[in-house]
Amino acid sequence: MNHEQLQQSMYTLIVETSTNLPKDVRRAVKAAKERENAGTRAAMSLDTITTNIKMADDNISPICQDTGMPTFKIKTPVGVNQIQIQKAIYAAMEQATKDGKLRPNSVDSLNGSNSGNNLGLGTPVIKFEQWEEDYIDARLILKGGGCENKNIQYSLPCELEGIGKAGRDLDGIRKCIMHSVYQAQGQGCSAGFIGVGIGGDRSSGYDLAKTQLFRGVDDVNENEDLRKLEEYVMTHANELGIGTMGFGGETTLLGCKVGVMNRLPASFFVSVAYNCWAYRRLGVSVNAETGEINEWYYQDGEDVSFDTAQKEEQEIKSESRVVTLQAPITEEQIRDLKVGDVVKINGMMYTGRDAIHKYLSTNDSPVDLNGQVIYHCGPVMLKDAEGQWHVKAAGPTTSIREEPYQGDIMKRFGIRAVIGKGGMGPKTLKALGEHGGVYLNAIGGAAQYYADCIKGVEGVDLMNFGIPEAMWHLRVEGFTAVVTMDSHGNSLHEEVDKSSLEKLAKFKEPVFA
Ligand SMILES: O=C(O)C[C@H](O)C(=O)O
Ligand code: SF4
Repeated sequence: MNHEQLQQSMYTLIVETSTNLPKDVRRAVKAAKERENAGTRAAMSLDTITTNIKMADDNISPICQDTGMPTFKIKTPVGVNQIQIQKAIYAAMEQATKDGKLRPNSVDSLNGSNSGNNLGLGTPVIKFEQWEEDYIDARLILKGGGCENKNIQYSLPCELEGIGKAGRDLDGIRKCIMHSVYQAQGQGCSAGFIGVGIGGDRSSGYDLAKTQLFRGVDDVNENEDLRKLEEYVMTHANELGIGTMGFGGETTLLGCKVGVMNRLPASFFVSVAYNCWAYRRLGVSVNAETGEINEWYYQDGEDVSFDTAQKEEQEIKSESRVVTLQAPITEEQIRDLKVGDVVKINGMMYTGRDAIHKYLSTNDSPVDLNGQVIYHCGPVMLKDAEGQWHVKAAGPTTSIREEPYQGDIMKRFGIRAVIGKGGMGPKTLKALGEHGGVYLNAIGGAAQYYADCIKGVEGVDLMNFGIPEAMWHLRVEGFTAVVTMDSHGNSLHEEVDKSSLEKLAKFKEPVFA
């Protein structure tokens, strides 16, 4: 096989997957958008999302800064050298990382060092299978860490919060799936897609769940029971009212695919793989002799091209109060903010995620954070020939991971605002009240949209933590986010969690008896 051509084909597959959302996913996002009422938070968030999808197309840049765990599923004709394909993928991964199409995402689990090129123990994941066709079928999913954290595995029978007892039957499975959507809230960047695996052991069950994510969104299950189950979940999960980013709204789930395999007599697992709206999976058929791409998968049917103009229209229709803030921010300005306000930030913000929060809990800050804004973000960055850094993608990361540290750090350093996604818990809410702080929710996955608000990179500290985890000093203009936790004890996340749990309880009665 032509090695160079094969490497080029794998590179194209990676870049397209990271930057160009497949047509079937776009259609699902478009349908969700049409269901929301203009001016609501959900509609505005979906506008940001569709604008972002279009920007990623135009810039050929990552849709979301978390380019995920690259997982390849490859079928090869008998006699094709799989080691050669693996080498081509490794080289293509390295090139795509260098070109800013992938974030360096492979981190040593013991010492935290980032390999810098997306290669390392266990990365990327490549699964080979042989088949009797004469071409190669190569599929890739880039599934981000935030939604991966919301995967869940149930061992039946069990007792589930809200929805009650789940037994070892189809109705028990139904309850687990409904619960899985509830427990994800907005933290996996809803509206999401779920792949469900029934049976297997703990690892093959999850693998089956992830394999379901390779099915097309419009695909209809051949198994009659599972088809009914998928339809049921699609209708009723959307009655939970979690909505886009957990802001409330009509659409919480964009797709549900269920697969089944045999199990051991003692085990009964239901495994759920949760994928964010930034559902980056594509596939190609490759000529086994030339290494060239023959055909793309998931790209049939109606094309959906989003435009960027509706964003401003939505903002005009919105009834939210819009407050412009220039960092550094005073306590008085923060205390004036209420849940539901839209904030536009100008000036500086500093990125800080997992490593920085742990570091700041026992060390001094490299910069004065008094009155400043911390952005939970691990960007994609590229350095030019002059040594200047450029932001290639910079959306928020899931904030709840910083819950153990956030309140103390805000108080100690005088931080007034944190921006992230998915909300934080009671400890942070209490600290916001005591100290005079605010939590701002940005739209998860909208990495191009936010990168566009960043007008300059003024510095960086703690680069030893690697690109996603370093503290980047960013100068922003018109960085827009919604107040979802304020200094008066209000949390939209707490409210939506409570109301969706009440709604979940309505699905307690048996359906598939
Ligand atoms: O790692 C990130 O940048 C984001 C992550 O995928 C998340 O959803 O929290
Ligand atoms: S930030 Fe959101 S959209 Fe991006 S990978 Fe994480 S869960 Fe997905």
